Amino acid sequence: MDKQALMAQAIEARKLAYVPYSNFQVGAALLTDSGKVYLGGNIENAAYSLCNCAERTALFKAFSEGDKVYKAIAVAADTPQAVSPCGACRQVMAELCPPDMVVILTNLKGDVWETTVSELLPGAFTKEDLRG
Ligand SMILES: O=c1ccn([C@H]2C[C@H](O)[C@@H](CO)O2)c(=O)[nH]1
Ligand SMILES: [Zn+2]
Repeated sequence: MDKQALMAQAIEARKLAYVPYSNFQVGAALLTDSGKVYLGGNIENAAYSLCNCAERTALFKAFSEGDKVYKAIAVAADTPQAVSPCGACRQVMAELCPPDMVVILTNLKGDVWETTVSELLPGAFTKEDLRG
C-alpha cells in the first residue's frame, strides 16, 4: 500500500461521511501493520459537540476490532490547503498510534502535507503523565 493509494482511499472515504450540518465531508484511511485499511468518514449530530471526525471514526473502528498496530493514516477534505486534523484527533492519535507514525494530509487539489503523530502534537499529555 503506497501513499498515493492510501490518499485515494481517504478521498473515497469522504463518501462515508454523514454531514447534514456542516456539509463538509472528510475521509480517513488507516493502514494497519497487517496491511488492512480501515476507512472512516466524519459523523455529525444535531447536538453539534458530538460530531466525530473521520480520523477518529477510522481509528475507533480498527481499535475496537482488535487491530491495534498502525503504519499510516491519510486524511482528505475539500480544503484550500491539505486538511489539518483537529486537536481532539491529534490527542487520540497520540494515544493510539506510534509517535513516528506517518500522517498524510491532503485535499482534492492534490496538496499534500506529510507529517507524524508527534509533530502534530508536541508535548502531548500521555499515560506517562498520569504516573504520580
Ligand atoms: O480533520 C478534520 C477536521 C474536521 N472534521 C469534521 C468535523 C466536522 O464534522 C466537520 C467540520 O468541522 O469536519 C474531520 O472529520 N476531520
Ligand atoms: Zn478531529
